[in-house]
Amino acid sequence: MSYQSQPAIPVKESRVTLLRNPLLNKGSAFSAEERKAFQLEGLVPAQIESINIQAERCYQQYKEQKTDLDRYIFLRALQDENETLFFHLVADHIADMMPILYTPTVGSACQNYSHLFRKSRGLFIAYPDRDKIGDILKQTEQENIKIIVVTDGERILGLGDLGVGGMGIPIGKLALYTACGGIDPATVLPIVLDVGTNNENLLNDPLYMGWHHKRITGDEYYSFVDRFVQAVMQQWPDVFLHFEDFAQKNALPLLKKYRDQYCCFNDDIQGTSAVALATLYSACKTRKTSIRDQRIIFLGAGSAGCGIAEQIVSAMVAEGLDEATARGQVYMVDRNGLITDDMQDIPDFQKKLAQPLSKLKNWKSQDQGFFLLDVVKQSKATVLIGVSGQKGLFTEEVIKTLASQCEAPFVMPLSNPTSHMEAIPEDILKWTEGKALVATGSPFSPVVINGKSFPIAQCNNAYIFPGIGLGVLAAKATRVTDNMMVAAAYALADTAPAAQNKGNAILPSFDDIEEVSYVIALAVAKAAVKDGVAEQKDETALLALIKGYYWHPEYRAYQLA
Ligand SMILES: NC(=O)C1=CN([C@@H]2O[C@H](COP(=O)(O)OP(=O)(O)OC[C@H]3O[C@@H](n4cnc5c(N)ncnc54)[C@H](O)[C@@H]3O)[C@@H](O)[C@H]2O)C=CC1
Ligand SMILES: CC(=O)C(=O)O
Ligand SMILES: [Mg+2]
Repeated sequence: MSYQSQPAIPVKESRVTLLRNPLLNKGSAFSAEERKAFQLEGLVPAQIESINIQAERCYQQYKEQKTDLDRYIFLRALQDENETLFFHLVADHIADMMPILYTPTVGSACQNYSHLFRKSRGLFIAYPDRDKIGDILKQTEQENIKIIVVTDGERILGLGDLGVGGMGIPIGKLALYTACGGIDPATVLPIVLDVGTNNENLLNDPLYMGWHHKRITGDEYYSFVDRFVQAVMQQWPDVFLHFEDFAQKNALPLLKKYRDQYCCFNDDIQGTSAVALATLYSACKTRKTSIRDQRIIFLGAGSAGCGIAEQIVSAMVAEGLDEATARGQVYMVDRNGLITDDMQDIPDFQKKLAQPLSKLKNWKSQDQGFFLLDVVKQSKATVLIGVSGQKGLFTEEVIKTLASQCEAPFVMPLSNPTSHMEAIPEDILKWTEGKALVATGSPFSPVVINGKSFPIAQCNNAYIFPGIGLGVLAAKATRVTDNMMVAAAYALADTAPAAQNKGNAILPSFDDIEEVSYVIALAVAKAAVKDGVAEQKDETALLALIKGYYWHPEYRAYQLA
């Protein structure tokens, strides 16, 4: 059934009010009948256009933009003007536009948020308004909110504390929920919890738009977040609450506090660990080995690093290793070097990943503790994962040492944006003479060495959270369980060309993301049913729900409400 032949949607707005509503606006695509019924005559040019013609004009304008940031500003303005057209355009050019709407360009957009600001999108809940959170939630004109992405702006990508500038991230993530996971944009809401900022540049900037105050912390912070969560759940009890880019000290505690009470998820911990597991699994398959046979070094033992590490330990155990052996094959290197069991002041989530010092008696180090190069030299690692948010730490010496001890190392500099990566693919492939398999957090074109092209997988949670959201909402899951994450990971790996003997790419193309999201959503929904957090339904029924839930960016006919 074409979109125009679906039943007309009742709409109350008319005239400029209708044109100013980005969720309803069709601009020059309003039909003659609609122009009459909604009093739009004279407010739009005479020619009645199709969405394809409108999108073609927008694409021409997009191509005329000079910088990536200009392209971002252009796309965001279009989103604020006409969401259907925006998502139609994005759907036609998804692989091209992802690096603009998301990492790396969204990082610059967040850094410059208060300077680039044109129009508000989403909700800003500032600490001084803590007694009015319920009222602020009611400010949104959207009644039927199904997904909220919330940040407090303290750890935006690898860029640190950007205060309310972090709003770019919930906006970007939600754009991907729609573009890649078919979530109706009328049902999504980006939120920033403005608890101040410790970024002196922002505090001293008269144009900074957030609360000019140092971050509140401790009990005050947790009780503020709690007021927010309670107010959200009261307003929209079946919402899927997605936490994004919280600082390490808060990310896991908040997830632990809420994950068994509500349908919520931390993308940096859970989404990232699922996509990393998928990528590693797929890489191992192409190399005819298995995860249990890898020795893995992490640089950065934070939310993402420890989340991925725990997921990999579980995968190794599922592949037959005992837990102690699995943990012995995973090395976490943070600022103070390798995490070992004699370290007193490390957070709880790092403790289980500490290496027993007794096993390292024969290890040598240049300094106090074992740093990355020491660990690379002595662990016989096969995989190196960077989640430190620090540029250039995978030096030529580190990579060459890794490659000298291992036939085909797998190197994953996952930190975002590109300016904060541990190494760039071209260098890694050059230093390893094309032996390394490379996956990055931000997107890269294939690297050509001696005429041979090496595809670079983008190991980013963007592959997985849209499909997870789709599965959770379509199946009406009430919680996000670990099994749902593991199911999402293996489902993603199964969609890779390498898994289907259709090439050597270890992750699918974003051009195929709708199909990929169906596969992930189905796996998530089935796991939710199995875990008893969604109503019992068979696979056919779940797939029908998922496909029915998927929103496509096409205009529907309107009738006066
Ligand atoms: N590709 C993807 O899908 C994702 C990528 N990331 C990226 O991973 C990075 C880290 O994110 P989180 O783990 O959430 O942050 P985090 O702040 O929790 O962890 C970063 C860790 O790196 C450590 N670190 C800093 N400097 C270091 C150094 N010189 N040597 C060793 N360790 C050092 C910190 O002490 C901290 O423990 C960010 O750049 C983020 O953009 C995060 C989530 C998803
Ligand atoms: C991709 C992502 O979530 C991050 O870099 O924080
Ligand atoms: Mg993130």
